[in-house]
Amino acid sequence: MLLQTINHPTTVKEFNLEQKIQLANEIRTFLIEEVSKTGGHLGPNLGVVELTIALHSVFNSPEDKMIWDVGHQSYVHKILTGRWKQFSTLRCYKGLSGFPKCKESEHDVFETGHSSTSISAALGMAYAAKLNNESNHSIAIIGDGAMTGGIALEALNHAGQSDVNLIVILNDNEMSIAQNVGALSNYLTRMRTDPNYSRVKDDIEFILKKIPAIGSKMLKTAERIKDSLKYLFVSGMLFEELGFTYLGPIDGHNLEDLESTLQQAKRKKGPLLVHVITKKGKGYPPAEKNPDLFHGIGKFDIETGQSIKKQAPPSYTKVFGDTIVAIAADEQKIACITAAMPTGTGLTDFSKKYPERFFDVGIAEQHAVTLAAGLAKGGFIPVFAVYSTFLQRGYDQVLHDVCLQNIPVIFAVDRAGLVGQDGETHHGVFDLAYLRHIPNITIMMPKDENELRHMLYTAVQLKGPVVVRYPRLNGNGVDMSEELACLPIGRMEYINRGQDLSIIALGPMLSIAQDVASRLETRDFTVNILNARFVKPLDEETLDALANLGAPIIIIEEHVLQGGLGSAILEYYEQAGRRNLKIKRYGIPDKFIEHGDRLELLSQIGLTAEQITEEISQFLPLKTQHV
Ligand SMILES: Cc1ncc(C[n+]2csc(CCOP(=O)(O)OP(=O)(O)O)c2C)c(N)n1
Ligand SMILES: CC(=O)[C@@H](O)[C@H](O)COP(=O)(O)O
Ligand SMILES: [Mg+2]
Repeated sequence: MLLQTINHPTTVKEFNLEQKIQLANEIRTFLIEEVSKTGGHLGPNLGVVELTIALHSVFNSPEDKMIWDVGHQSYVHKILTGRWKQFSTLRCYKGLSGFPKCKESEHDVFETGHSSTSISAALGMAYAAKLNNESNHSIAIIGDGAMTGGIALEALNHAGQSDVNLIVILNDNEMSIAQNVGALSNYLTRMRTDPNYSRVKDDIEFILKKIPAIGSKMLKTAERIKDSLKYLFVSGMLFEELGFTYLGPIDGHNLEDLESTLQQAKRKKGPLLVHVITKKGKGYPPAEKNPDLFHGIGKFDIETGQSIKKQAPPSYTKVFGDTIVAIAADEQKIACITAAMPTGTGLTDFSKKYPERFFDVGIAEQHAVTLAAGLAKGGFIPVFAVYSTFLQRGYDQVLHDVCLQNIPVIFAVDRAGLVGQDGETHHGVFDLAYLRHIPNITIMMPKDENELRHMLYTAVQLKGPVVVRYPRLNGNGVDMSEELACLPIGRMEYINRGQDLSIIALGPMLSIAQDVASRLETRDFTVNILNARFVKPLDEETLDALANLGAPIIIIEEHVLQGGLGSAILEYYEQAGRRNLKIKRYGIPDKFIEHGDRLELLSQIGLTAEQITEEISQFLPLKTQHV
């Protein structure tokens, strides 16, 4: 196997074309086999096998800087930079990350995970190289989906006026996670398939073939005419007008074309864009047929392409999707928005039932928030469904365009908490800290999937900025048949009454709180257990009652400690002049949490019932002999 001889990117430079074609086949087989066992972003990586081989054939990593936008398609890059042996640990705790990680390899020169950052980073590196009088290249590999992200367009605008050695490889597979959307995507499609371009090209070739015995010189001239005609009719005029040299579109699975074009790009000065046409999932029919599903997939059966999933209660995402469809049946003003993630956020059904009230804005979270504000101003009740981590992109819009004007926008914040295998860039553990200090906002998190239904219904009635946040988890399998009802705003819920300790738990941490309480009850302690439910406004009446009880109070949340629910409660007690309270907060410490199984990660940061019980036992007065 050629693949197993690769411990450094220079190895691939020594292969001839036939060997590179063999290597591409080996890599595809390897990816399918490995990702079927670990899960991961198979489709995107199958689409960039030849592109990555060509890049490492023409350029010299790490001197030439390769920045992989989003980074979910960097598995082939990792294979070619000597990490193929680690693929059995892909996305496992302490194993290979599914995204570029500088600590993993010198060839991972910039960490990504959130979309559309590669051109900005590459441009910065290109300017640094110029100022350092270095001649290396900075190369951003960005997908057609990521190119719809505002920061990418900001970077194109800035780069276009520069004279630095920046190469942008536009990996165009017509897909974001779902089908790509927007005017830019339509423009790219025209460039791929423009009848003018292909007609003019055919006409020229037809004429040339008519003229007998054309010398190679004439043919080269004719080729140049054909290429210059392309710029007249089709071209990448958009990119050319922005100051880029545009090369393409070229077949992203043809190694010869790729290498010759990249050699041409390497020789040129100034900002340059190579438009590469690829197929997402290339070489594995189930992934080619279903690129959305195989964008990011769990373990699957290679023969059938079927996911290997255990039977489980519906996910919070599914319950959100079903509930918003049910509410929208009666409430005609509900409109739903996604930033290129209809499937991931559970909005597929809504988009089919109410297409006129559904908006996929591309990877454009900032725009999505202010679009929602505009829709609300027009009398609609917009619901922006977005992962916690990606809403970070729209912070100013939430504050400035929604809350300041107190506009009724609902934020369905999915993946709130540790997400597991995607790691640091995707854990949704910061949103309380960046949202709860904004005036006019309401923030709630359900204890289970049934309470999520009621929270969504409550949010629609609230007529203000509301965040309903929920985890990347399956529900608890609770009954969901009861009528939708409004929850009392700002009120916690007593799950259990006790005297010796009070535990306030947020979302899925309630099950941990109940486990802690049952462990302590074996030691004759009785425990108040509260489902926090609201992070803002706080339930001040209940907090006062807990303080008056005089028992220790612990708060458990799957969110950074700094700025989370526990912080809010401490702030309240300080403002209320409550002194000498015994309070202990449990949550995410002040560090980035790496990738791995969620339960493993919780254990690593002391967020298990056993660890919490042990620690708070020291807090509690001695009661019985065997404590
Ligand atoms: C800011 C942000 N929003 C959303 C996502 C989720 N996401 C990951 S990959 C992707 C689609 C990327 O499409 P494209 O750039 O075309 O790459 P492809 O998967 O087609 O290779 C999206 C929306 C993200 N990573 N970052
Ligand atoms: C690469 C990326 O950002 C998305 O594909 C993300 O990995 C999806 O996460 P979920 O698997 O939680 O939908
Ligand atoms: Mg794409």
